[in-house]
Amino acid sequence: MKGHRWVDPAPFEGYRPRVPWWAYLPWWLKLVMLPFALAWLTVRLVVRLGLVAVRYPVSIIGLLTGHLFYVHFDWWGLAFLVLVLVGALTIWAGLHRASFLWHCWYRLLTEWRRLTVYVPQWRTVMRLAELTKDSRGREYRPKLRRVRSEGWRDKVRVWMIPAQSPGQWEARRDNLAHSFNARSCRVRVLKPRVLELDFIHSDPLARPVSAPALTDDVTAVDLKRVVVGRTETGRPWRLRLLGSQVLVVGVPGAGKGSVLWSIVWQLAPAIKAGLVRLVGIDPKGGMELGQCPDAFDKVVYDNGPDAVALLEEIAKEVKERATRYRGIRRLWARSTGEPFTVLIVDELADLIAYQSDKNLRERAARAIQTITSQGRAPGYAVVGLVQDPRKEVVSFRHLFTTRVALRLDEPQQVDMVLGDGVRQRGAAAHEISENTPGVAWLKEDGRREPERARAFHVTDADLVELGVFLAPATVHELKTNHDGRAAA
Ligand SMILES: Nc1ncnc2c1ncn2[C@@H]1O[C@H](COP(=O)(O)OP(=O)(O)OP(=O)(O)O)[C@@H](O)[C@H]1O
Repeated sequence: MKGHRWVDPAPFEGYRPRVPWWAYLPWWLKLVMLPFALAWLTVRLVVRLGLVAVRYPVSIIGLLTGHLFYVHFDWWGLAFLVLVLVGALTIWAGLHRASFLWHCWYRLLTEWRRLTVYVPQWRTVMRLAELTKDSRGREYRPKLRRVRSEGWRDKVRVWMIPAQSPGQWEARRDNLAHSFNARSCRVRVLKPRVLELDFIHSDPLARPVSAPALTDDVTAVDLKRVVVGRTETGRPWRLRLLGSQVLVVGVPGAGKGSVLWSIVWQLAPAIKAGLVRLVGIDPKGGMELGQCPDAFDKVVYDNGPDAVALLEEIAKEVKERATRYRGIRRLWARSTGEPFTVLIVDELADLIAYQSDKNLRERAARAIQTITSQGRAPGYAVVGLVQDPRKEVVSFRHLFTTRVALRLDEPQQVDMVLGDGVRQRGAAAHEISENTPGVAWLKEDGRREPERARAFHVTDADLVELGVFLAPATVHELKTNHDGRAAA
C-alpha cells in the first residue's frame, strides 16, 4: 500500500527449488525403503558397467591384461606387453591397412575424440548455440550418443530434446563445426528425434579417381547402377539410368565432361554389343562429344533445326515404343531385343533457353519433355548437362529424377538444382573447391539424403582408347601376289 493506492509487488522471478518426492515421506518409511534403494542403485551401476564393457571391449580387455602383467611381472612385464602390442599392430597395418584402420585405428581415434573433444565441450557448446531449453527450472539438453570417427569425419549421434526440429540444427551447422574444430558439419536425420552430425575434417575426394580398365564383359553393365566414380565414403558412385533421367549442372571447368564420359566409359561394352545406343547433341560445335564420335549412333553438333529434328525423332520413337509396350511390360528389359537409348545433350540450355528461334525453342522443349516424362518405361534416358541453372532450365528440373550438382557459384543455385532444403542438409555444391573438378553432390528422388562423390577422371588418352574400343572393326584387304599368296 502506498498512501491509499495498492501497488502490485514485482513478480517473483526466482525458480522454486524442486524437492524430490521421497523427501516428503515419513522417516520410518525412508528407513524401510533404504535397502531397496541401495539394491536398485547397485543394479544400475552393474548394468552401466556392463554396457561400458560391451561398448569398449578392446579397451577393457587391454586395461585388464595390462593390470595383470603389472601385478605379475612389474613394470618390465608391462613394457614387454606394450612392445609386443605395438609390433603386432605395425605388422597388421603393413599387411592389411584397410582392416587395421577400420577395426583398430578408427576405434582408438573415436575414443580419443570422444574423450577430448565431444564429452568435455558438449554441454557448453549446446548452451551457447542455444540448443538447450530451460523450462520450470529444468534444463533440457540434447544427449550426446554414439561417436564414430572415420578419420576424415566424425559421426556424432544426437538425441534431440522434445519440441526441437532438425531445422534448428541445420541452422547452426557452422557454429557447431567451429566449436568442435571441424571444417564443416552436416546434419542427417536417422529417425524421429535422432540426428547424426557429420563433422568433416578432410576431403577424401581430394585425389582424382582414375577410370577402371575397359572390358568386353557386357554382363558387368547394370543400367540401374552404372558406376561413374567413387563416393566420399569409398563406395562406388552408382548412377541409375534405367528408369531415371539425369541432370548434371556445373560451372565451366566443374567437370561435367568427366561425368558424361564416365557414363559412356562404363556403358562401352554394352554399346559395342549393340545393347545400348547413344544419341548425342552438342551445341558447342562438337567440342565435347566430338572427342569420341564412335561412341554415338547419331550425333548433331549444333542447336539448330538438325538438333531439334533429332529430338523430335527420339520423342516419336518413345511414343511408338510406349504404345507397343502398353499392357505388356512396365519397364524396358534386355529381353525385348531393342537397345536401351541414352540421349546426351551437352548444353541443354542452348536448346531450351538460349535458342533465338522461338519456334525451334518450343519444339525442343516439347520433345525433351516427352522424352523425359514418357521415356522411362520404353528404355530411354536423358543425360542433360547444364552450365548455368537459369529459371528456364530449372523449370525442367522436376523431369529429372537424378540431379547432380558439380561446383556452382552461388548457394541459391544449389537450391535451384538439387531442390529446396537439400543445401541445409549439407549439400554445399557452392563450396566445392576449384581444385577438385568432378566432385559433385547428388540427389535422387525418393532418397532424402544427398551424397557427395567424384566422377572418374577420363583423360584424353582414355578417350582415344575408348574410340579405338568402340570403332567399327575394319576389314583390311590384303594385297595378294599373282600366285595367291599375301604380298610382303
Ligand atoms: N573427375 C575429374 N577428376 C580430375 N580432374 C578432372 C575431373 N573432371 C574434370 N577434370 C579436369 O578439370 C578440367 C575441366 O573439366 P571439364 O572440361 O570436364 O569441365 P566442364 O565442366 O565440362 O567444362 P565446360 O563446361 O567448359 O565444358 C579438365 O582439365 C579436366 O582434366
